[in-house]
Amino acid sequence: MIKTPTPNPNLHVTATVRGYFTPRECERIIAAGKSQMIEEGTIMTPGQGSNVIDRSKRSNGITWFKQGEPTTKALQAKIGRLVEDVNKEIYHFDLTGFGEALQFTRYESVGDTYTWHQDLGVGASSIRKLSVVVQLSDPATYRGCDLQMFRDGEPAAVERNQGTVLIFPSWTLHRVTPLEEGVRYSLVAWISGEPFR
Ligand SMILES: O=C(O)CCC(=O)C(=O)O
Ligand SMILES: [Fe+2]
Repeated sequence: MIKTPTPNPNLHVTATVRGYFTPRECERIIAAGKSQMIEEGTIMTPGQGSNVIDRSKRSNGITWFKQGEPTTKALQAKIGRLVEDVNKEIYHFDLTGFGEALQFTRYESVGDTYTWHQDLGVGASSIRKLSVVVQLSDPATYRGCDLQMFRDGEPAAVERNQGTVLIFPSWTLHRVTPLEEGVRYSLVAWISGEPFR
């Protein structure tokens, strides 16, 4: 039997939802993140899958809103509703939900950055299907630190407004350019599913 697959024209799309979180909600999330111990972000070494600190590739601070905690549950409920709608309309991925904790991210020293990478990888990151970034900071409070997607061979910057949510397939190459001034915070979530096949 021959079955013809249905093409999906949206697999390169970064969905942008402006003002999904209010400035007040963003400031609350920032306060919650700042009240926790913030550690150095790590990267996976190719082939090994172990986490190492390499400040030339990733220089930022992170803390986790752990699975099962009230703050996490509330954020996951709100983000989950949005992702469900966006997935239905745009990606049509088979998703199982939030497979991991939420990452609170801080870029606070000049030069803090996260160079080109994919969120989809080996091991635990092989079940990531959609990546979600919430712009927590008022763009007037920092310079640089632009979240960019690799599109048609070029970096394409995304919306910086406070409370904007960006959703993209976790295979998408993206980066955060070096911080020039101020502090930028982001919230990152990954929506999991059975690995792509
Ligand atoms: O801070 C951001 O906007 C994105 C961070 C990121 O790409 C990641 O943690 O994987
Ligand atoms: Fe990322």
